[in-house]
Amino acid sequence: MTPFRIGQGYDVHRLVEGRPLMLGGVHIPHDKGLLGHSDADALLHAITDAVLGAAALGDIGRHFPDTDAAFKGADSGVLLQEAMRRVRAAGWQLVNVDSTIIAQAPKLAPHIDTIRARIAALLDIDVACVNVKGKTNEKLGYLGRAEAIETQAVCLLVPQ
Ligand SMILES: Nc1ccn([C@@H]2O[C@H](COP(=O)(O)O)[C@@H](O)[C@H]2O)c(=O)n1
Ligand SMILES: C[C@@]1(CO)OP(=O)(O)OP(=O)(O)OC[C@H]1O
Repeated sequence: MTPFRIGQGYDVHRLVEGRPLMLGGVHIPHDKGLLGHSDADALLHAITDAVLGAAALGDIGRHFPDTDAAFKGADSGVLLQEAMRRVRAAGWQLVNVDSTIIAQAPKLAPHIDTIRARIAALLDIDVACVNVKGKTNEKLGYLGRAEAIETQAVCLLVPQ
């Protein structure tokens, strides 16, 4: 087995009224939430794709299809934990995760450490190995008009 593997993940979900905003397994108070088949936690989806990608295990939609009623309203934390179980079963151990949330609003800085702690718990790694960054889109395009939130994540795996 190669000594290490990197993974990358991306997600975007539309912001709509009448949905709770979930990011990194944490409810963020806001007047809109993300639309999706699951709880639409775009940050956990990007991290899920990063860990699956590093292990060459495909993507979130292959493991948890949005055509399957079992995942309607699903807790994305449960999906991430199951993805990590499959990554570990393939012989890999997670070293660290870095991520970015591109959100014109709300202000994420007050929530970043809560999100990091939640992700670390879901992944069963030290919080010092999880980083989450917030960015606006400088009011440009659909992200800048706060029509959606985009997320990006990278991770490192090593053999167990
Ligand atoms: N939703 C957000 C976006 C950004 N931040 C914080 O503001 C800093 C500057 O963001 P720019 O997009 O103007 O570069 C950024 O580094 C974050 O610390 C935030 O808290 N919530
Ligand atoms: C998580 C899943 C499954 O409920 O649905 P969504 O919440 O729509 O999320 P998306 O990032 O579009 O794709 C993954 C899906 O399989």
